[in-house]
Amino acid sequence: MDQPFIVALDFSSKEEVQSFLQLFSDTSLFVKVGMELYFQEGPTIIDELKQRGHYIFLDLKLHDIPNTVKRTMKGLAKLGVDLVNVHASGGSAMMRAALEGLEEGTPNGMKRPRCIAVTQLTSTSEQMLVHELLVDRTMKDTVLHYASLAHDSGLDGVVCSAQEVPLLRARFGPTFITVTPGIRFANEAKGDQVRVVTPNEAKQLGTTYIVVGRSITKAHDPHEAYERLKREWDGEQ
Ligand SMILES: O=c1ccn([C@@H]2O[C@H](COP(=O)(O)O)[C@@H](O)[C@H]2O)c(=O)[nH]1
Repeated sequence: MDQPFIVALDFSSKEEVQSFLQLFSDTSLFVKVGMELYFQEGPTIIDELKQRGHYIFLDLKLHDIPNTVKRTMKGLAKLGVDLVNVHASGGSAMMRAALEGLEEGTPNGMKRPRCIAVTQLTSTSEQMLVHELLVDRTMKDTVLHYASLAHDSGLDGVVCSAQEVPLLRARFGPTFITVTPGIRFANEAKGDQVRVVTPNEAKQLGTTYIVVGRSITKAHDPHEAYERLKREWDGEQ
């Protein structure tokens, strides 16, 4: 998991995943399985990805009462994934319950999956915060507040935009994980994302991991797009 790139496998079937991963047959990737794929293929997709040697972020963004989240995490811990998440807006009792569930469910001799909290979705704008969510604070204040709740609840890090990473680094130091979606190549369409940065900007801003979906999965040549991502991260053209 020392590679900073997480590829979002936003596909609806294991066949689509297989044909995508064939393009990377010589590489162990850090992949993200989200709701679309997991709700259609279930836990067997996790086994298949593990057997192929990929690291896995299971991005289900749990958000429910503490007891439900704890019991769900207890089950997910048995899958042997590397990273899971919750919504920080579920509150600190829910986040502590998530960790308890993971600790109880992790089989002996295995490492507990790391657990992070979504602060504000990268598709959320400051205007949406005010007018739709009725949050009367800036995006940065809100992200910092949710990150503090996650940190103080014992979580390993957060999901946010790379735009907010310097603020979080200054407060929580280098070991607090930041997982940052909303990555686009320069001049690429944002689509539904709002708080976007380029791969190299994300690195300069100090993020731990970037999550990249459509820029790779929908590219004409996904393998070349992944290579471009690595070059741009390294500051090469
Ligand atoms: O705040 C968030 C949290 C999760 N995501 C997920 O990341 C990928 C991004 O996909 P792109 O195609 O690169 O936009 C996707 O799976 C989201 O569910 C996010 O974008 N923002």
